[in-house]
Amino acid sequence: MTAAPVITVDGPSGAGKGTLSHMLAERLGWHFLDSGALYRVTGQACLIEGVSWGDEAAVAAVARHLEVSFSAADSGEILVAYKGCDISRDIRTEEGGRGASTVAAIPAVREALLQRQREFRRPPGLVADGRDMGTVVFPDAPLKLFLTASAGERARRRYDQLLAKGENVSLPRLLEDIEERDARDRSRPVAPLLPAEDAVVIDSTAIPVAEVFAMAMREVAAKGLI
Ligand SMILES: Nc1ncnc2c1ncn2[C@@H]1O[C@H](COP(=O)(O)OP(=O)(O)O)[C@@H](O)[C@H]1O
Ligand SMILES: Nc1ccn([C@@H]2O[C@H](COP(=O)(O)OP(=O)(O)O)[C@@H](O)[C@H]2O)c(=O)n1
Repeated sequence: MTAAPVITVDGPSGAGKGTLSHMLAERLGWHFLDSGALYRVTGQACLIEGVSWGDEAAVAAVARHLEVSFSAADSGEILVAYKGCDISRDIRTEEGGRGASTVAAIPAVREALLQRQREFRRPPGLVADGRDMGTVVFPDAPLKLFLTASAGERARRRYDQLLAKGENVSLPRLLEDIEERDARDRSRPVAPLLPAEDAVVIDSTAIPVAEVFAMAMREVAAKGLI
């Protein structure tokens, strides 16, 4: 039996991966993997269990035994629970992003989460959002997209998003956070943030969401996936 097709969507924070991945999954009727959520939950689980993000062996043990579940709220929002407790809001903060990127640099954590991510691959297909979807987790994916945008534009997008949620944020601080996280994600020795050799790179800095989606759908059609 041939494996279900996968479209990978990788790139840095705020490039629009989640937005594009949801739109593709909805249009195609495929499953969706938010791999960043698994790293965010691991970081948050460490806080809950009293494990320091710097204690590599203990963080890897948390990742190996991660009791996480995803469900859809009536609003369509994806709810994330750890050991049955809703942690959806906690993992989406900038602190949650910093924790995710710190634990994601530990090779044993990536190894612990690898199989769990591959289990999301089910018919009729999967759209996978992350950093290493095309390079490590699904290297045989028939379509790999790498979405990027300037750091300034990504910080502005994040600023608007957090402001709309009623959070108190500073644009210069967000830009600093994004640049720090990019540097950590790009420089780590295991699964660094890099486009796969066969990825289609889309720079969305000055391209509205609808146009990015149209560009992606043209690639989907060119690969015969619809
Ligand atoms: N092409 C785009 N132009 C302008 N804003 C965008 C674009 N793509 C996404 N956004 C907005 O930017 C914010 C971050 O997008 P998101 O999909 O969460 O990024 P990522 O998953 O890469 O971190 C969201 O508020 C989203 O609506
Ligand atoms: N496949 C993945 C997904 C996320 N991550 C890490 O998890 C962090 C949070 O990922 P995310 O996709 O939720 O973050 P945003 O792009 O939404 O800001 C990233 O900064 C990466 O360090 C990873 O290493 N590999």
